[in-house]
Amino acid sequence: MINVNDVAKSFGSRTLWSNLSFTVGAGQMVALVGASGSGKSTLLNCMGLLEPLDSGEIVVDGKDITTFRAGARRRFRRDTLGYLFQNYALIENATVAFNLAVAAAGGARRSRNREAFEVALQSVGLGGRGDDMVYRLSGGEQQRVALARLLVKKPTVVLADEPTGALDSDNATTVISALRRMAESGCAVVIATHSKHVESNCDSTVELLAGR
Ligand SMILES: Nc1ncnc2c1ncn2[C@@H]1O[C@H](COP(=O)(O)OP(=O)(O)OP(=O)(O)O)[C@@H](O)[C@H]1O
Repeated sequence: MINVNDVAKSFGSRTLWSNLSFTVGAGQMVALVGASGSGKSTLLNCMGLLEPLDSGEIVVDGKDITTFRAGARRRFRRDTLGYLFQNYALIENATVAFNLAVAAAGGARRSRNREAFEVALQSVGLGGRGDDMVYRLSGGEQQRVALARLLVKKPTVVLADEPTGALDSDNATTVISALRRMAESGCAVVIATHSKHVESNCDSTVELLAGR
């Protein structure tokens, strides 16, 4: 479903990666690993069309998304892409349910009701917390709200940047299980991580070696 073909990216004279190719099939979870600064977040940003490549292509469902113009980019982000950022990207001064409703409005419109939200919240261990204000939640709880938002949106490509970073091991397991369920439902999931535990739960690993 995702074919990353011969991509390269530099910042100034510093090459992060080049001649990099890999595939993520629908239903697969791939770990993106490498030393701090090797360019994992940058690669996810390129795959999410937040950052341009220097060369190469990223083919999703047969289309090179890096050639998309503004309208097609918007539709790709809205309909296909689920992004789990390191900073959660939640609306802090709003309820948990409102944050899920925003995701539903952008993607899976039919699952906008509170029942669907409650199912998603329960599956990340936050059942009954829909009316809580996001700014009152702990970092780990916010991280799981961001995951519940993905479950509501039902994207087909999921890019996750250190999704277990702020979590204890029980909650990390909850997150990995939820991502696995998304894969089982047909998603292609890419997870940038320093965690050996997360890596061992993925189907394959792509290692970034600085300057390769
Ligand atoms: N817009 C930018 N301009 C210049 N340099 C940048 C830019 N974005 C990232 N970098 C640099 O590119 C390198 C790779 O950063 P990136 O965040 O992708 O690494 P990473 O592998 O995700 O690191 P970590 O594991 O620490 O999160 C870093 O040295 C960073 O400073």
